[in-house]
Amino acid sequence: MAAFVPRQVYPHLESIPRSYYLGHHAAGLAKMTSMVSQMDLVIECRDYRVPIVSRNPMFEANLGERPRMIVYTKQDLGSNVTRMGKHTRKEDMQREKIIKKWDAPSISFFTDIKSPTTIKRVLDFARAHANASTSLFGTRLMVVGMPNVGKSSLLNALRNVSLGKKKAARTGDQPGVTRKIGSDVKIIEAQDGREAVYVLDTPGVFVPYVPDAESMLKLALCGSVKDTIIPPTTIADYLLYHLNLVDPDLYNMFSEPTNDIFGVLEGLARKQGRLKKGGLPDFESSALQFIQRWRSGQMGKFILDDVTEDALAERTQHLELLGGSMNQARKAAKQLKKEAYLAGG
Ligand SMILES: Nc1nc2c(ncn2[C@@H]2O[C@H](COP(=O)(O)OP(=O)(O)OP(=O)(O)O)[C@@H](O)[C@H]2O)c(=O)[nH]1
Repeated sequence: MAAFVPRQVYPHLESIPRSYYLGHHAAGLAKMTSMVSQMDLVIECRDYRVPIVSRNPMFEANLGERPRMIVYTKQDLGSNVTRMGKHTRKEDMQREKIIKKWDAPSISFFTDIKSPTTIKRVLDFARAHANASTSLFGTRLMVVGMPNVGKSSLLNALRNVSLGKKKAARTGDQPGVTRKIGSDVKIIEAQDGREAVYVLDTPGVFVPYVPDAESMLKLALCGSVKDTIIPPTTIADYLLYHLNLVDPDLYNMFSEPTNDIFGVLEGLARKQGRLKKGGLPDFESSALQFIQRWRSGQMGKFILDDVTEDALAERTQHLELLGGSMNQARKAAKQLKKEAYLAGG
């Protein structure tokens, strides 16, 4: 039998929508912009699995006047698992070193809400920042980021690790759970003459313009876009492309190594009884299940963006060649803000 050869490049799909900038994103960003001068620090969350494409330049453009820290969330879902199933923390650390360099002079952290150690690092930085502040009314932090990146979960984890308190913000595995800017949530108690520290949760804001179909697929696979926007079988196929590059054994419970997503989904459907009338596989529900397995870390943990020293600069250059993504983003944001206003949103 011929050896299996995975696809080395994902085919460009013109049909993939490249926009998911909704009215409440524009309205939320406008409100954040109007409030930012009252904030001492902005915590910008990005997804560890897509450290490049989960950057939203709109935050820098609109909130850049305040000091900020970058938090790469869901580190536990992006850590390497090699073919032998061994976790290679060394590789993670190399990657994180590069990301920190990209973000300098802003400071970056990598978190997993189930790891108090990673949360404590963010808390320590927030505390040090607060201690250096002269505010008489406490320090205020605003947590921002793309939809479903884990902002509310981070807020809850900060509060829990610091104060031992239960959830204050609603979380969920679909984007758009937080629709409005919340109220101040205390994460550090006032102590020894120091004022308390509060965090403000905000709705996720998607990039107004996604420059290429593959970036959109990455964001959809990580859950930043509602699962109804791109056909689940297409997202599943994109996942299969990555699984094959990392290790085709990751889906061996459903199929032999293959580039045919429908073969894999049929295997899953038959194994889990996801069948329609006449015993035909339910491809859509099987695709959602396939994607969910990866999102929950049960089918390999790896990142989707290439992290190399030059990757970010190359991306920025690419975007400039496409016509200045920032200008396009600003224009799109302005237009949508206007539409949101006219619609009363
Ligand atoms: N494995 C893992 N899952 C996480 C982590 N942080 C958040 N999540 C999950 O990611 C999903 C989204 O989390 P939320 O906190 O609701 O995300 P959000 O950014 O507030 O979402 P929006 O409402 O769209 O703004 C939830 O299912 C969380 O449980 C993490 O560190 N590790």
